[in-house]
Amino acid sequence: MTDTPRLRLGTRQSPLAMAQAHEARDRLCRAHGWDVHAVELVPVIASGDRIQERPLAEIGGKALWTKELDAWLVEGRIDAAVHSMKDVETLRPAEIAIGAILPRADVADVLVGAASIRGIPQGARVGTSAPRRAAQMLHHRPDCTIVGIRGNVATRLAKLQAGEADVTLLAAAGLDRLGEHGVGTRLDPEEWLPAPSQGAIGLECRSGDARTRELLAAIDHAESRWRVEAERGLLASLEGTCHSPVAALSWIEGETIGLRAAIFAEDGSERFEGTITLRAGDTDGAERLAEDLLARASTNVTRLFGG
Ligand SMILES: NCc1[nH]cc(CCC(=O)O)c1CC(=O)O
Repeated sequence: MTDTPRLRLGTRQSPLAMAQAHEARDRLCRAHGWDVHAVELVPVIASGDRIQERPLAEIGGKALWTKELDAWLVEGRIDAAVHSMKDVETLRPAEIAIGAILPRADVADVLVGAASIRGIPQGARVGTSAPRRAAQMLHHRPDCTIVGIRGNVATRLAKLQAGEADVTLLAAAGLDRLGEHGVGTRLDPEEWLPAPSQGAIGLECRSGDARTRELLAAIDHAESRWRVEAERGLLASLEGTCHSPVAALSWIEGETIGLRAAIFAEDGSERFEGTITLRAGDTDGAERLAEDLLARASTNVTRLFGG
């Protein structure tokens, strides 16, 4: 056996990112009959992890999660990069392609600190830096106050413990991957729509790297990919940024995909929702839903979209 890895897989270094990288590595090794050393995990520090004090939307958005890994990929220092698809911008460099979407985990959000949305104490401080979670909470609970909390999952739970907020919202997928089962209350995704691509892990590679594309294709999960592509198509058509409160849920129905989405005013005072059925692989359909939502929304909401 040679010690030369067959694939160098770049990842962020947070505990959640590392758990996702391990899952990707395990799936690659299983699919190709490799020994664990065949995939070398290459931790790369992302600016998003370095700058923790300010909200992501203020300091440069989702690109802060990907730009270092993108550079390493394009420079050939890694063969593939693993990402939470929720954190990956819809507009990607032409040199980079999504090689695989892993079978999707639970898409739901989890409420920590109260048993239900209604059960949150009057006037509670809700710790979140996500515009979607903030707007959604204010829509249901206008009495609450939003306080920004950032950091990785453990940091956010610690900040809650320390009393920086009364309740917080986290992705079930992230908690599950960290082995934090039984934390908080899972919110039914049909009632509390999650973020587009929540719970989906993607592996990117160089568009022109046929060998890696083939290796990644072996772990691509078609149904998860269709759903993620539909949700990303919607986000792209909305021209949403990290300031735009967008929620989406998709499901497979035989040969078609159902896609439901909602857009909000920042303060939750308005909410516009729509549903569409798409043929699998039809990315234009998401655009029709986006146009329909924007056509019905007030300028208070549409001003948050359009780049
Ligand atoms: N923005 C951070 C982030 N990006 C992806 C996840 C969770 C994992 C996933 O959605 O796959 C999280 C943490 C959270 O929202 O609680």
